Amino acid sequence: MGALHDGHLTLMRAAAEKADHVIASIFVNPRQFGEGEDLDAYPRQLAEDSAKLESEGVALLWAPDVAAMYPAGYATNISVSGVSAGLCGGDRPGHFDGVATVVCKLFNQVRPDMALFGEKDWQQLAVIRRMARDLDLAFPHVDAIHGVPTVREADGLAMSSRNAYLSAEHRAAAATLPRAMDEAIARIRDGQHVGRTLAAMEDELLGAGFSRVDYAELRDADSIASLDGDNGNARLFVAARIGGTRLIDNKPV
Ligand SMILES: Nc1ncnc2c1ncn2[C@@H]1O[C@H](COP(=O)(O)OP(=O)(O)OP(=O)(O)O)[C@@H](O)[C@H]1O
Ligand SMILES: CC(C)(CO)[C@@H](O)C(=O)[O-]
Ligand code: BAL
Repeated sequence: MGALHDGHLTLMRAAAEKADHVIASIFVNPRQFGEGEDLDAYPRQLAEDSAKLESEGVALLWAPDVAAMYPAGYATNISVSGVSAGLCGGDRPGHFDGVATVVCKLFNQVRPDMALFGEKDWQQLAVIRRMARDLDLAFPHVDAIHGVPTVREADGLAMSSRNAYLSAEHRAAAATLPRAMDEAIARIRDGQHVGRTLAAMEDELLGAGFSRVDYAELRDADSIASLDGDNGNARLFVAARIGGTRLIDNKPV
């Protein structure tokens, strides 16, 4: 969606290692924003982004406008159930329909042999893979959809375009999120009670200046199904708000 940072540029570099030609898309997709979310405030800086992509050797930038993507009469929606349930799908009704729909359109417009997405948006990646599998997409085939590990700031905070919304004070406090997740994961691996450990993590976040924890859950990394303990494939998913900004992160247990 643009406002490119090093996490995005890492996707470009990972793509360049796999592909002959790298194409980037930038499109702030209205259909994945809910009412009252930050569609209007979302940073748009196409000229700067374009220069960054050029210096990374990206061959083509595909940046359609909203009217081209959704012309008058547009009426189709792609809805992926199962992996979309709960977490960001629970907090942001319709969000993953918007994501699946626009990604299917972007895939059909560009017809890439492969595609790369960040693991910061782990549930999104699961939704996109499910859609590609269920719709028998050929460009790209589901096996050519790759996840790229989350790129973090020096203090552990996952890079995100939304970090730019944070004041200096909230930016410093935001690093509590990955740190508290690491601590909770260590305790869970140590055999401590999952519910109590996650409740303590939530308290730590609220104490550090977060205003709300939208969710803090263990889920199966592939199916995104709920878990109450470590099944060997568990991942911790958290969304929490600080200074009005909603941050998400996820880590393996
Ligand atoms: N820190 C990161 N590390 C790896 N990939 C990332 C990171 N941040 C974003 N991405 C990936 O970049 C792609 C574009 O994401 P998007 O434009 O939504 O950026 P974003 O920085 O995640 O924005 P926001 O957090 O505000 O939604 C997605 O595949 C996303 O997972
Ligand atoms: C997958 C995506 C491009 C759909 O708009 C967006 O959600 C993103 O950039 O993560
Ligand atoms: N990075 C996922 C896009 C969104 O938050 O809408």
